[in-house]
Amino acid sequence: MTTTVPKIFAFHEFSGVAEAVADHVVHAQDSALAPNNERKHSVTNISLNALDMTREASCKSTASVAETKSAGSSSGSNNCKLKKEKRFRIALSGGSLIQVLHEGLLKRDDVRWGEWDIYFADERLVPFSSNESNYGCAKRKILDLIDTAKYGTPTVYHIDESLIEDAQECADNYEKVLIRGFAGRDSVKLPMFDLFLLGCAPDGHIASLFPNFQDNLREKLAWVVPVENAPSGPSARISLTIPVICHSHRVTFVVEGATKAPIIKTIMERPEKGLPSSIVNEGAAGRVSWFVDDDALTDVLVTKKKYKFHPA
Ligand SMILES: O=C1O[C@H](COP(=O)(O)O)[C@@H](O)[C@H](O)[C@H]1O
Repeated sequence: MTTTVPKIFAFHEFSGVAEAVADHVVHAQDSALAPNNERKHSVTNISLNALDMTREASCKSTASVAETKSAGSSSGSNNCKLKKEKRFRIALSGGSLIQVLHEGLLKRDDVRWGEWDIYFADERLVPFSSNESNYGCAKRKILDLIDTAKYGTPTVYHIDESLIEDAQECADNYEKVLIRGFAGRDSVKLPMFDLFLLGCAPDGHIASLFPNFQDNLREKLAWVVPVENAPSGPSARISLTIPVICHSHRVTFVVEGATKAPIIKTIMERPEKGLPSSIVNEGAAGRVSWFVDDDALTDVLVTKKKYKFHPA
């Protein structure tokens, strides 16, 4: 592994992180929705049927796609059509990121929520009512609080809650949700999110990709993998994979707090250790940014950048 250095924006306080992340998200939204942006959201060189067949060889089940939506969100049923309208496609992580977005995004008046397709980077396989559910937290802390009459209603793609007892089936099912959302008519290689937002836990896991879970970290084919026996938090999970993360137009890490400083030091100074974030720093080189508070950068030797807000 080479030593690819991502952009690291440093902030004195949490509020600074929240405001800058919100600005970064809105900038990504505006770029994706700009009339002259001809960005393609999928690469057309593998037949979708072939992809499906490959998947089904390793699937326990081919249960129907869980394209359910959050309460109050608009229907995802138009996803089988080739979308002509521009959409902002974002993958959200859970954990502390949700509070960052709550504080940063909800007070802005330039978020075009109605043009957003929201997917989840990972999910913990617990009921949505649990505080451990990434979708559940995002719903309660962000989605339910949007003034939809004014800003429109995002389309939200979460796991099928009825499948949380079977990580493999849940992962397969969510992968089908992604395939339908991103496939251009009949072919697709990898989804391309406009923005993929990640946190990083003190143990180094991102989404639900844990250090030392080598099979998951080396996964090349699947878009979504099941995770069992996770060493922290809920043990059963699903996660989008490294190739999906790295194929995104922008990949952004948001990390705060002194408890994260030791792992950030390893990620930035010892990329050869192959932590999940270091793999992404390398695999999405040039498209990766980190928004980090000073506490999380304690004793970390990196060049810090000052974030420049985009003009309104
Ligand atoms: O378990 C998880 O943890 C990571 C990191 O969370 P944080 O609270 O330390 O920021 C999170 O990004 C992921 O979505 C979640 O499932």
